[in-house]
Amino acid sequence: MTAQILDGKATAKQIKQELTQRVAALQERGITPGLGTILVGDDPASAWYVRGKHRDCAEVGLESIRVDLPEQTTQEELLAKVRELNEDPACTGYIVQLPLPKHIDQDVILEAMDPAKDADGLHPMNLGRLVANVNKPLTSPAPCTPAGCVELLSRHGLDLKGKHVLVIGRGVTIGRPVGLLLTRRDVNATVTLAHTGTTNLPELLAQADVVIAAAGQAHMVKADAIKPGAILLDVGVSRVDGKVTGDIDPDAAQHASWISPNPGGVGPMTRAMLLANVVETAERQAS
Ligand SMILES: NC(=O)C1=CN([C@@H]2O[C@H](COP(=O)(O)OP(=O)(O)OC[C@H]3O[C@@H](n4cnc5c(N)ncnc54)[C@H](OP(=O)(O)O)[C@@H]3O)[C@@H](O)[C@H]2O)C=CC1
Ligand SMILES: Nc1nc(=O)c2c([nH]1)NC[C@@H]1CN(c3ccc(C(=O)N[C@@H](CCC(=O)O)C(=O)O)cc3)C=[N+]21
Ligand SMILES: [Mg+2]
Repeated sequence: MTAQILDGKATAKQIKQELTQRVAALQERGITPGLGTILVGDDPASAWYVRGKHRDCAEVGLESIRVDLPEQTTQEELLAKVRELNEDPACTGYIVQLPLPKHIDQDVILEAMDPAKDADGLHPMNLGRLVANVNKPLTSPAPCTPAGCVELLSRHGLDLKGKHVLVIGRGVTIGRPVGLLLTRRDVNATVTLAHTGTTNLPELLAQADVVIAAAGQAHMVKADAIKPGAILLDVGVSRVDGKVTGDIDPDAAQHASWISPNPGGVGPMTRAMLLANVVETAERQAS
């Protein structure tokens, strides 16, 4: 068996074309949505992601607002920028690039954001809505990487109803929220969430119909560990000899039915979902 490819790059391109039309329609009504980014420090990978987000904005016709702050920025100074973007009418939504420097409390910053402008879907209010509103359509931004995973599967015609999904990792950007999306009634998957306290990962891997690997441990999921025919989503990113390396050993493609490459899988989908959140927020405000 050789897995078919969950092509995130091509799917994201398609989504961006759809968003370009929706932005043009908003512009005809005199509305230009804007995405803001706040980056603290000069981590090269974070700077690269933020540049990518601004390129994406230009591509679909969104305005973008960029705030870059030095590594030594205090929590108070960062809070002041957060409040500025909360008040800025040109800013429809924004993100604070994570991780933040260690002297800043990420939770305090996320909670200070206006939940209506939370383009990442990581504000506790929006995560809470994801918990509470299981049966009705979401009218608040969903976390981008989890939404990207769900959209990547559905646009390849894959239905997760009744499937057993194993999520590896409990980080706030992906591991914890992805299960909330997958267990909504419109997806109806059964989810297991594994982390470093999990003692039977081999047993869980051998049973899972779908694996979402979001631990950031290079090639930790091996070919012989998975259930034959499983669907594999490779979210984790590590750098090995300067190269982007996922959590799934590429040899696993020999035993899987579908696999998302990394790069070229969930990463481009995450970026597309961020744009979609901003466009949806602008559409909601306009209606
Ligand atoms: N492609 C994309 O678009 C995106 C990729 N990422 C990548 O996804 C990964 C996860 O991101 P994020 O959630 O923010 O990261 P975190 O560091 O917050 O979370 C990583 C999680 O993985 C768990 N973990 C680590 N090693 C193991 C292991 N051997 N077995 C089981 N669990 C393990 C950790 O467990 P514990 O809590 O016990 O320490 C932790 O919960 C990162 O590599 C990040 O770069 C993130 C967002 C977007
Ligand atoms: N507030 C916040 N929101 C995030 O969404 C967020 C964040 N902080 N911090 C870091 C993680 C990581 N992340 C990625 C985004 C795009 C790619 C991406 O597009 N990758 C390409 C290229 C990879 C490369 O070549 O470097 C790919 O997978 O094909 C990857 C990872 C978003 N994150
Ligand atoms: Mg990727």
